Amino acid sequence: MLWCSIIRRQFCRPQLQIRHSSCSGAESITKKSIIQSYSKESVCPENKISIIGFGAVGQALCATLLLKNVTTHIAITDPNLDDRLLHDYQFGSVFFKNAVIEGSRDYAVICQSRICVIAAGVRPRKGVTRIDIASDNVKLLRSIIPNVVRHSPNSIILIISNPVDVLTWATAQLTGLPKHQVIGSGCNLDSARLRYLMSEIYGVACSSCQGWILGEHGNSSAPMYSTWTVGGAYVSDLNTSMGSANDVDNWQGIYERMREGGATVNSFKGYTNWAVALSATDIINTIIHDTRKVHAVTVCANGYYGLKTDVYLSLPSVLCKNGILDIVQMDVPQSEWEKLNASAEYLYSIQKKISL
Ligand SMILES: NC(=O)C1=CN([C@@H]2O[C@H](COP(=O)(O)OP(=O)(O)OC[C@H]3O[C@@H](n4cnc5c(N)ncnc54)[C@H](O)[C@@H]3O)[C@@H](O)[C@H]2O)C=CC1
Ligand SMILES: CC(=O)C(=O)O
Repeated sequence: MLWCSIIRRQFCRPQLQIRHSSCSGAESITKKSIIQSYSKESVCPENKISIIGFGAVGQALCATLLLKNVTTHIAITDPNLDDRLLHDYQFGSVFFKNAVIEGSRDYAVICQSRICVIAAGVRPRKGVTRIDIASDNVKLLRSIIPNVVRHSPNSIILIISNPVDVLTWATAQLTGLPKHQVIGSGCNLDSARLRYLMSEIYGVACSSCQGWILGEHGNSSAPMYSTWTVGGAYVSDLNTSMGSANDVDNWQGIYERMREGGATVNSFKGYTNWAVALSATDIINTIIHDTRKVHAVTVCANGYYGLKTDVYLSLPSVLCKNGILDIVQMDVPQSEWEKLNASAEYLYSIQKKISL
């Protein structure tokens, strides 16, 4: 059957999740007299999202999760968390219907999360690649992950920190969690950047421009030109030299603009945060609401697209309430597969150099 070959199901099956005791705080004397108990509140937070690392990315993510109505319950932890910064968000929560924003330097605040997002760590400075900061951020991850697993053992873990593919692999190793539960934000942002650039060129909505960037969220990413469509039309059908040196439309140049998107923003403000926060919010929305949208996220690629190592990189993945459900297998041209394979070989060589 056709759908069997397109949708490769093996990552996980939906199943019931059981959650345990509450982590609510102490009650004041006046609260007891004004708010009188009528029933016991459910102790199972259904949509609690925890953000580990409240820097530029973590702060933007807190805002986008609330503004896009993905959740009403956010927990934040960061060793440098300052109450005054937290209050800025908590005071703003008045303008949401029922938002709970809690924060602490103590990891206990993240207990019973549906999803824990890792946004802690150093950023690549100007002129430095994401891979160059791997050892610093893997070291940090080694201190973070045991706390996450201790306080939120059933949670899905979404990695944003860079290099995201390598850190997703490292998290999978450090946690021992089933592989569908550990996801990297990967090329969801790269594919979004591409769609934005296409929408500029064609003057149509981003939602009518589609196309995958797969592989590394970084310099070895693979432009899958054969998947790029505008209003449903395949660009490569109309431009058979797409992506080659003879391409009069210079799609390779457009891919390079996409690839340098982060560095371009970084060269002005020293970091990127809003686009990645919206990208992560999109991924989290799919998981929380079980919409089964397909995202280019970091997964263990072994067995897909002819890749035969436990390398972590972005493939088009169906996400569900339990994490990664299926991988979309496309019949890609040899030249595109070679780029994906080169990205896999590069990332695998980096994984092998890292001792956990
Ligand atoms: N995957 C992607 O598309 C993107 C990834 N990033 C990455 O996200 C990471 C964070 O970037 P920014 O927020 O700009 O950095 P930042 O420097 O603004 O914030 C990092 C935060 O991590 C915190 N932190 C340090 N140790 C911690 C620990 N043990 N537990 C919890 N928090 C801890 C710091 O106190 C700081 O608040 C970087 O690695 C950056 O490269 C950034 C943008 C896009
Ligand atoms: C920093 C980074 O990874 C990005 O904006 O793409």
